[in-house]
Amino acid sequence: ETAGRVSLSPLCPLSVLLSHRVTRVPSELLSQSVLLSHRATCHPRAEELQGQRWVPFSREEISAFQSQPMAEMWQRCARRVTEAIERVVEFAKRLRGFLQLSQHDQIVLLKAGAMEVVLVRMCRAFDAATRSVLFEGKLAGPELFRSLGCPELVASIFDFAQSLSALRCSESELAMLSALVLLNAGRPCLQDRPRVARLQGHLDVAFRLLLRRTRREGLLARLPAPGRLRALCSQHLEQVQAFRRLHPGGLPAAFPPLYRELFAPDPADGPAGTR
Ligand SMILES: O=S(=O)(c1ccc(F)cc1)C1(c2ccc(OCc3ccccc3)cc2)CCCC1
Repeated sequence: ETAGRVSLSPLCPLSVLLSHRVTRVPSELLSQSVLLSHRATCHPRAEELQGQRWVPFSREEISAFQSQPMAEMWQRCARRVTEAIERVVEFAKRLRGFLQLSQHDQIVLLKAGAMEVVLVRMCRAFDAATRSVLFEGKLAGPELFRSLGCPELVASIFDFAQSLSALRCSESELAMLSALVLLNAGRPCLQDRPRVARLQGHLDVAFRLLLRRTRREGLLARLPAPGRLRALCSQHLEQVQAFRRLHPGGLPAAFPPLYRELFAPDPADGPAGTR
């Protein structure tokens, strides 16, 4: 037993139990609170994912998706990613210290990291055996998204999900990974970089201790490089621009306002993150 922690064996008399504060080290408390925030803001929840049988779409259902108009499929994906991003915003707000940052820095971190966390979280609903993802209730392969007209982006999204799910991360590992993606002091335009760096540092220590406790130190070297997430998000932005060129008059009103704000900001709105 490490010093300062009383053994919780049933043989331990109450007097001893009462005389010691069962203290968890701060970093263990931090990773536990991040896990709770993650669990509270992920959909589907871990229990739902374990429980349900993942059913693939039938050939007919797949061809129905493939014959959807491009704009319709884009709006569906934009709606789903926006719902996922709203849950990531809720996750961020529950991270210790995030709400104490200036609103400017909160927006900078979310604009840069929310989509990246969605892509990290996506591996929870990804089935590596069939290379398919839970989409609107059933398992969808990349071919289902053909009408989006951006096969490279779809391929990159699936490749990323495949490589992350191969690491078989626990919910705790995904929670800490997501927190570190968001609280990244390297993001451009931060006002109080040292403050973000302190929060990032606490999470980094907590993550390393979690990996040591669970004998998963090897995970760090196998994680996808941060550049892969960044490249994926830039690819998505390029495809949004391409979609807008095909559909003059800006993104149709049917796209969620948050999606438009994040990925197709109207230049008239002023520089990003300061509205
Ligand atoms: O299930 S998904 O709709 C999905 C879409 C495309 C794909 F190839 C695989 C999955 C979802 C997702 C939605 C939009 C994404 O990028 C932005 C994007 C990409 C392409 C078109 C529009 C928007 C990425 C992921 C997974 C997590 C949340 C929803």
